[in-house]
Amino acid sequence: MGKQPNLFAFPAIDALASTLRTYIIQCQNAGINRHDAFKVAVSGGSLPKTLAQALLAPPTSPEDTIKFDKWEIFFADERAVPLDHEDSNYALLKSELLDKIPAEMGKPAVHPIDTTHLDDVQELADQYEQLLVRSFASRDSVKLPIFDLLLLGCGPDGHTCSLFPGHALLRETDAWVAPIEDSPKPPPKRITLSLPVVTHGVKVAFVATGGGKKEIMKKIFEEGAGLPCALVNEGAGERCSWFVDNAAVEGVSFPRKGSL
Ligand SMILES: O=C1O[C@H](COP(=O)(O)O)[C@@H](O)[C@H](O)[C@H]1O
Repeated sequence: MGKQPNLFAFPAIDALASTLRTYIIQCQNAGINRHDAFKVAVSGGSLPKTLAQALLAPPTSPEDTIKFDKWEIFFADERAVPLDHEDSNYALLKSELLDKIPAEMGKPAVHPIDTTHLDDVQELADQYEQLLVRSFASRDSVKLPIFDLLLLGCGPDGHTCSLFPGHALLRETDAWVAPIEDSPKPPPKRITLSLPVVTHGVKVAFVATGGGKKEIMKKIFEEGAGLPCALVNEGAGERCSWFVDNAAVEGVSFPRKGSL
């Protein structure tokens, strides 16, 4: 049972956000100790709001410090739209979190997509992969980029990043970043980190909240059924943690409860 993901369940978002903060600070400090930076990939959807609640809370002790000036923020997936478009994951993170960071907390380095390639999603993905190559050293010396942390969402169909159930992209083994032109959830054109990159992270955390996630959580944890979130669980094992509210996991059986 040592390979199972961890589960942290809370009655309400406030408590979830507070434990998520502690977990992220542990990942941040480990990244800074390793390479003087915290390299984190972030999803869109419902995650940025909860993330803001976790990260913008006032510190409770000197150890409880977010060091944004050491953060390098990448996107776990992005939609092929301008950066100020309502569907943009960057725009969402900016309005929910980045614009609200007080100057004294430091300024993260943020790596959005290069929007000059919006008409060509293969090129958009290739350019984002090149950005990762530059940030994580060359592809020749690094087989896969190793994020200190990937912060992921879980869609009601079990998708994560822009990796959708049953899609051929789940079998991608070469690209670090892949294009998708037929996303079942709009908008159809997107780019996404590939599954090997996601499962290679030092730590991988999912945040899933609300009763709307209950059915899919049951499928992911009790059946697996090749769902993208279940594949991340299998690939990352105990390096993977789920932060959920009770509503999202009512009646779901879990092999392992987490502790920080
Ligand atoms: O389309 C997307 O959806 C997922 C899940 O979103 P949620 O609103 O159900 O949390 C998100 O993680 C991903 O980044 C986004 O592009």
